[in-house]
Amino acid sequence: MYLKTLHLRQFRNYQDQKIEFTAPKTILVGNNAQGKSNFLEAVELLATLRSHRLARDHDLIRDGDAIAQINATLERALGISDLTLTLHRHARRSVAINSEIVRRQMDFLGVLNAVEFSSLDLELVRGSPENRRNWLDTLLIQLEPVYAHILQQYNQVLRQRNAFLKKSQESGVRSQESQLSIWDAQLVTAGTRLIIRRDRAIQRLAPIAAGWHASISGSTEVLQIQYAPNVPLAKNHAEEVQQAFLGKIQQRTASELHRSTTLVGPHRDEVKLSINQKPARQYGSQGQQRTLVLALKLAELQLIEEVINESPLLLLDDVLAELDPFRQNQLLDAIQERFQTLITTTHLGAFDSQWLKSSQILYVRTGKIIN
Ligand SMILES: Nc1ncnc2c1ncn2[C@@H]1O[C@H](COP(=O)(O)OP(=O)(O)OP(=O)(O)O)[C@@H](O)[C@H]1O
Repeated sequence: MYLKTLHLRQFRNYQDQKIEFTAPKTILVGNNAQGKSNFLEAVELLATLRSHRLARDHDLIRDGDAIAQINATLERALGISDLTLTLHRHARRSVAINSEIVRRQMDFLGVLNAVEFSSLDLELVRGSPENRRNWLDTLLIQLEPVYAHILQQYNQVLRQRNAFLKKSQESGVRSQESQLSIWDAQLVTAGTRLIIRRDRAIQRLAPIAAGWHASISGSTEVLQIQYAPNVPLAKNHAEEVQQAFLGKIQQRTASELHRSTTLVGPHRDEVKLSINQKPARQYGSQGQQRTLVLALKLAELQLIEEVINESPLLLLDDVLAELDPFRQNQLLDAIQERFQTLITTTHLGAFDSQWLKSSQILYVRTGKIIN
């Protein structure tokens, strides 16, 4: 797929900026805090309707404005699409394809696919399980857009169930426990769909990531990735997982009422990353952790490509400087002309002359882009 144009209106620090992409590689150069990451964030939002930086809509709208809009034209094997995301300070966001409003998020997702790699991704190794769940959810949204719908359903039931637990605890009315079973059934149904999809995605991603990891680390280290749900997942059968989920949630009801929160379910699952059988977080040096994240990102690109049968975009937010020359070359070699790539950097020194010659270079200064 090829992103042809991007038009930002009142998005972050951009007032009105239109860019036409004239090469498969675009390098955005500028000092700190000029708007380079904001530019990539706009593309990421069109691909996933999520922000890496976990920004809320009102953070994304330019200070003092009420509405922001991101618009792109995208060329895919099946034709050209025009995508628009409109953010409102005081209303819900809306999305449109070819100027027609799309009601369901999942019908918008999957048109533009992109993998973002920024220094925040180091949190995939060092950070909490929530970082890894968010990463996996973002990948799944692109692999199968219906996942976004299931996740939304699950989060909604979870919020309602937690509110109910809190209310029961405050009022001390334990007889309401039977009402809880209504939430349990809904939580288990949506939760099982998430668990099975997450497990399936990790099973496909793990060997690809291990292959990249072996090649970057010179085969001395073995990367293992495993989805570790808090409900037993002996076999990947929905009914068995549902039974196990329901059994465990019923066992924990007393503690849940006591703590006013849901203790069982995919919102508490983990993705285990290990190198040579040891947890990457404790074992990995900074260099090893970077290798791991690079392997994960390359695996994401490859898996999306396999599933959708087209090359997703790659968004590299100031990460080249964080990699040593060997890892930089591994990444740049893997990209070649295969993936349209948008790269941000504070200086062009990290790129060899061949790369610079074949790239479109854009200079970013206080929310304006100069060719
Ligand atoms: N809603 C907003 N309205 C106006 N300006 C904003 C908004 N959100 C962020 N900014 C501005 O955007 C700038 C940050 O841009 P960005 O994160 O893209 O930096 P960058 O060019 O990637 O820099 P770095 O190299 O430091 O990462 C800051 O000046 C910030 O004040």
